[in-house]
Amino acid sequence: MRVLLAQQVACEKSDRQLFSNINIELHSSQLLYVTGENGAGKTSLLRILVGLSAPSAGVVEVNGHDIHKNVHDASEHLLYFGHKQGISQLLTPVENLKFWCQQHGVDKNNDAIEDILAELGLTGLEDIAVKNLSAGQQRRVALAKLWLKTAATLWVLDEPFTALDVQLIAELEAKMTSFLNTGGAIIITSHQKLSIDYPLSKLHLDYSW
Ligand SMILES: Nc1ncnc2c1ncn2[C@@H]1O[C@H](COP(=O)(O)OP(=O)(O)OP(=O)(O)O)[C@@H](O)[C@H]1O
Repeated sequence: MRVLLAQQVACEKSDRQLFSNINIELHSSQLLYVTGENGAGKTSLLRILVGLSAPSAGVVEVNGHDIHKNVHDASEHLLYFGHKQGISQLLTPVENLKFWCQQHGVDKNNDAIEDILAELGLTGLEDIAVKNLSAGQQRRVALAKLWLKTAATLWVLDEPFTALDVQLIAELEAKMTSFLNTGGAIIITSHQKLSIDYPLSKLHLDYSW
């Protein structure tokens, strides 16, 4: 099944062309690794693919819907994990994830959320404001979304390994492999070499400024 189609996508920032003619066709169980040096446009591309930014040219379809015209339907089975963690510093991990589930139509109760937090090594920290957690622990809270949105067909992950310790990197890689093996598709950027044992295709963005 085709999960994402990007055709002739281009991006301009400050009147300069960052990239153009990007074409991507991604199907179930496929992994796309977007590479490029700092400033090459990886985050800009991913934000366009998930509908957070408009391209200067081109079209993006996710699960058969134009993401820039029908973001609701297109993003129903999409999970984007960006640089900004999307969690409130003032809320606890459980409150944060409960709120996120409500906003994203994910039906999970507090027990299920606590089970996932435990799986991510956050037992005992469920009811502490996120601002009091370490950087890596905060990242774990944000990553719990991957465990929660079980109906997702596409993960778009921007530098997901940042601030994670070795053990969680391994757990996330295992989670990615399992997602791919069960029909999920992933687009990922990472400055860290991917050590996931799964066939991947690469899209390299040249730094052209
Ligand atoms: N809103 C903006 N206005 C102007 N320029 C921008 C804007 N957002 C990004 N840029 C520029 O676009 C270029 C690409 O940025 P982007 O964040 O997409 O790069 P990246 O490949 O993800 O980099 P990194 O590896 O450092 O995360 C950079 O030179 C950046 O300064």
